[in-house]
Amino acid sequence: MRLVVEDIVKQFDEKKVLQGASFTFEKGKIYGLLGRNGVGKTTLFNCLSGEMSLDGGRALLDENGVVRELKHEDIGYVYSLPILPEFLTGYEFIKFFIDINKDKVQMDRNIDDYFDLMTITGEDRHRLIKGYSHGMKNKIQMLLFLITKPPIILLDEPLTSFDVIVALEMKNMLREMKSEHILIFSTHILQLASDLCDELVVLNNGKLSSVPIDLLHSAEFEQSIINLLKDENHVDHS
Ligand SMILES: Nc1ncnc2c1ncn2[C@@H]1O[C@H](COP(=O)(O)OP(=O)(O)OP(=O)(O)O)[C@@H](O)[C@H]1O
Repeated sequence: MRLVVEDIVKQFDEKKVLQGASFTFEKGKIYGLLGRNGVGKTTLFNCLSGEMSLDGGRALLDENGVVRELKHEDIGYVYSLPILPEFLTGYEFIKFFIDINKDKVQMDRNIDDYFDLMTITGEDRHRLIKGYSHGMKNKIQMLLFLITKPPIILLDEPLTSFDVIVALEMKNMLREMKSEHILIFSTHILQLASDLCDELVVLNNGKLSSVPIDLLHSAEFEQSIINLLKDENHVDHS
């Protein structure tokens, strides 16, 4: 399976954000998306997930040579600030989510098993989401995609809110999930990117480019990335 991003263009009034972004992402890999503040990482995710319309280009899903337009349901999108129904408990929400998706999901675990997997304690799963920490809300969002298993999972600065233990658990989970999915996450944490990613993709001047794989594990990694992202024309629009 491959996600083929072809010449995506997106602008807001006069502000050109994506200017012909192209890249091919493959199943079985974790991709780190790097780019300076305001360069358009979230915009790219919004375009791929169908939340924003494109001004040009397209995104295609290639499954064993059968190519089609990417659909909203192909994407699991983990937001940096998850929006969840705060008036439900985590357990009620997951139960509700399974109920409304029951035609689409193959339940290979029961609800408590999913919570166990996410290391959300018995007590916490029956508390209102309203009282959950940012990290716990992210975990609930991840849980949704463990259930529906969309082929592509986009994570917008996900692991930043987790403490070291939870971040490690999540990293292990992403590593386990990657054989069945295309995982793309945006981050500013270079250590995380070099730890977790199989490939790094840089968004700069509205275009995507690959970071040579040998840089990823080199001693000069950090400096090389900084050099790549250094751009005299960079304007932080955010
Ligand atoms: N709905 C919108 N309307 C107008 N401008 C927008 C909209 N969404 C994003 N932008 C602008 O597009 C540019 C890219 O924003 P985006 O949030 O995609 O950047 P980012 O790379 O995710 O930034 P950060 O790393 O700071 O999260 C910014 O200049 C932003 O102000």
